[in-house]
Amino acid sequence: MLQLPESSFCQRTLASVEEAYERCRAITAEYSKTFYLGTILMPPPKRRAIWAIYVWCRRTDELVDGPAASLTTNETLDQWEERLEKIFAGHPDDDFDVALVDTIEQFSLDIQPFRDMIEGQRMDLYRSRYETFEELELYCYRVAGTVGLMSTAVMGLDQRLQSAPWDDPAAKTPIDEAIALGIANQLTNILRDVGEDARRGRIYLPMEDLVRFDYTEDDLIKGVVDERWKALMQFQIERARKFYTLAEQGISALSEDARLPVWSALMLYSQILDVIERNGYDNFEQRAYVSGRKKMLSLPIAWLRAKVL
Ligand SMILES: CC(C)=CCC/C(C)=C/CC/C(C)=C/CC/C(C)=C/[C@@H]1[C@@H](COP(=O)(O)OP(=O)(O)O)[C@]1(C)CC/C=C(\C)CC/C=C(\C)CCC=C(C)C
Ligand SMILES: Nc1ncnc2c1ncn2[C@@H]1O[C@H](COP(=O)(O)OP(=O)(O)OP(=O)(O)O)[C@@H](O)[C@H]1O
Ligand SMILES: [Mn+2]
Repeated sequence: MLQLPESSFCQRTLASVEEAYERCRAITAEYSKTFYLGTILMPPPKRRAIWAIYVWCRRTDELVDGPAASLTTNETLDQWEERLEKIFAGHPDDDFDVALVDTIEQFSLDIQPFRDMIEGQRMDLYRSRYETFEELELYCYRVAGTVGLMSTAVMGLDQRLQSAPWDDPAAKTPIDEAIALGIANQLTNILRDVGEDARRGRIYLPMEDLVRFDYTEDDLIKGVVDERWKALMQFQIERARKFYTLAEQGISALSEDARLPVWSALMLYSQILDVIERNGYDNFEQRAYVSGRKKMLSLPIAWLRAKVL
């Protein structure tokens, strides 16, 4: 499903909008338990819009990270960007695009975060090291902070913040907080997958941090878990948690029906950090994983937070 479309000479009938959303739902359910659960807690029009966005993001990510990634070049991403422009002009190329075209119309989405995500994936093509956290933060904004912006446009704002006609919705939008949740998730993802990524020659941990904790690239590739590594991991986990804390402060500005979904996704994803700690920071041998039962147990707490915070 995730490859580029067939040649545009081959004209086929596209799915109906309903069918297109159903296909996006199925992909989201198959690929991400956490985000799918979040969307199930949303009202149907928002839920299906997030599925359409999810599929576009997943396909963009697969271009540089999936099984056919070795075939992806800068030109492939240029073509993907041209196709994005077509989608925003209302011209879908395949069934998944049909859903996104509808979502863009229904929620007046802005194209810029989508372009920025492609730029982020481009970084993965030519970069495999980050010197400073500032550089890594830009990468995280592009591949994940952008998802926060796209999702916020769908979820909408609390009506109480729009009490007067002259109130400017843009001024009240929790932009930094939405980006912060994307960055927090991405940092978590980087820590969870650190061993797997290093084996593929990719190091997302900033080089300046490795130096600071006297841990080397070679140690990372060998998967050395010692006091230096534990201290380095504690530092990274603290940093990710600061982004979660900032994000939490923006949730009450979201529309009421979006707060439980976002609290749930935030709590479930951030628990990966707790699991890394519990695993004694051995993210090389043990995959930090939150069980389905644990996910369910978090829901009442997420519900309470959505109500009172
Ligand atoms: C519940 C909800 C609203 C979810 C949004 C769902 C959505 C559209 C997700 C798209 C995710 C995606 C495929 C992004 C492509 C780039 C990428 C892979 C980023 C990483 C995701 C990792 O997910 P996963 O664990 O499945 O990774 P693996 O491939 O399995 O390794 C990311 C970690 C980024 C995800 C970022 C977000 C979901 C943004 C969250 C922010 C908000 C919903 C904004 C909330 C608003 C405020 C004010 C706090
Ligand atoms: N059907 C699938 N085909 C190919 N890859 C998949 C499929 N489903 C999941 N994956 C990938 O397999 C890996 C393992 O998934 P993971 O352990 O992250 O669970 P998950 O279902 O994504 O749950 P969560 O949302 O909590 O991360 C991920 O990199 C994911 O992108
Ligand atoms: Mn996953």
